Amino acid sequence: MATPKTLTELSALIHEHTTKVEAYYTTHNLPAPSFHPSTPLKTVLPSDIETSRQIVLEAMDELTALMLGPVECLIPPPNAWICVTALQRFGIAKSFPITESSTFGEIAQKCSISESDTRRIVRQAIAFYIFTEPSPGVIAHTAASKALAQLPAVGAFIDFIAGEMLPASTRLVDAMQKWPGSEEPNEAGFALSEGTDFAMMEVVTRDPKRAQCIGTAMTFLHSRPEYDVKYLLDTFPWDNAARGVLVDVGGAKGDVAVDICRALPDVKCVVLDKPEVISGAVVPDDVAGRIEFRGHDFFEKCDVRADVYLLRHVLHDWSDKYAAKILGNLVPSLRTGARICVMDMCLPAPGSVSPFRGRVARNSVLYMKGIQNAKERDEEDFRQLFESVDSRFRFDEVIKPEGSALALICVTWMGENGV
Ligand SMILES: C[S@@+](CC[C@H](N)C(=O)[O-])C[C@H]1O[C@@H](n2cnc3c(N)ncnc32)[C@H](O)[C@@H]1O
Repeated sequence: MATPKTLTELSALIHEHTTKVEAYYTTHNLPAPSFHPSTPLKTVLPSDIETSRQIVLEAMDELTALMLGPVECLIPPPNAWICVTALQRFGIAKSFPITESSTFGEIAQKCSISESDTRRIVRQAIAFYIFTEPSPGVIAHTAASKALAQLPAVGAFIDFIAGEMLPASTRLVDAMQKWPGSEEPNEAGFALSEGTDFAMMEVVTRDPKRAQCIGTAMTFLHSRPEYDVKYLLDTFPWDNAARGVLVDVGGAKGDVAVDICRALPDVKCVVLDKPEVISGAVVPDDVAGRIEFRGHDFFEKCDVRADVYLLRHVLHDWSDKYAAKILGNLVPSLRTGARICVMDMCLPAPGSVSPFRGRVARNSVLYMKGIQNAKERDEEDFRQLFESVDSRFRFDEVIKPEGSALALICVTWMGENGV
């Protein structure tokens, strides 16, 4: 952990970097950040200003924790998601125009909920800067309620977290007690919260509405700049592979393959995913003939020869037992020198980042464990995983591109050509 800062050191840091951020907004004639609905929903900042913004957020987080003290810090609000879940479920943000105001009674009628429940929900939301109450009983939008009203993907993401992830999380500790150390996807918090013997993915994919929600939520997640495919394109040591074949294992509808083909004009991609996932996938005209889709279960042996096997956001869905099976099933298809590129979050080494920055990663660790005993990994976990599959894998490097949510874990097959 970094050397502790005093309260005034933290506030000086906040002042210094807030000043830089504010100066950027002023000199570029941008509206200053505010809660007013006219505020742009997203402003992309240059990297030095983004760094200042992160420093402010980290320092504020530390200062808040110090000011709260040990006991208040220990007990975070368990129900902070209730208002957001309810706003989304009942369509409250969309119930009146952004430029107008409303009342609890009007919202209640529009959204078919009781007035007293509306009051409770909206007033909790106001405590999180979602809506404002300019005079008693009169509700107006803020930038956050506008975002919920106007960005459907944000709503789908909230539905997914509230509908799938949170219920599973609430039973995670019970699952740890019931099935100590289990690596089985159907022995996790989700199985208890859902009252099922099946794994989350099986349950959700059987229900078109839930499957659609998870799909939209993932599209939202992956549309954020930190998931841009450019990090793969710019940092992977392509060498001859730029003129070879890339297999995208669990490549869904081929969005990543399309980006790869557009950036590397001589590469060919084979997208492997479950038949029901690839069905209806469309190859855009400009990359026609360079992307092939094949229905494939990655728990069966792979028979596609390639120069690079990409597993992007795939292994973190699985415990070591199953991740090892996925990797082991690639071995028969590997030629000497074939490379594997795993793109997943690589957990920061303990103490290497602030608690504020580490929290996103650590929260994800427990979310993934809760849904199906899935696993986020650090560098050592990845090394051990490959070693456990076959000692002929050479662990080359872990690339962590600045600004990317995902790292590239680069491995080469040093064995004979697989059979
Ligand atoms: C989180 S998504 C990642 C999609 C894509 N690689 C990306 O980066 O956007 C995980 C993918 O694994 C696929 N998948 C899950 N189980 C599979 C299986 N048994 N065989 C093949 N693909 C599978 C899913 O259909 C899904 O497309």
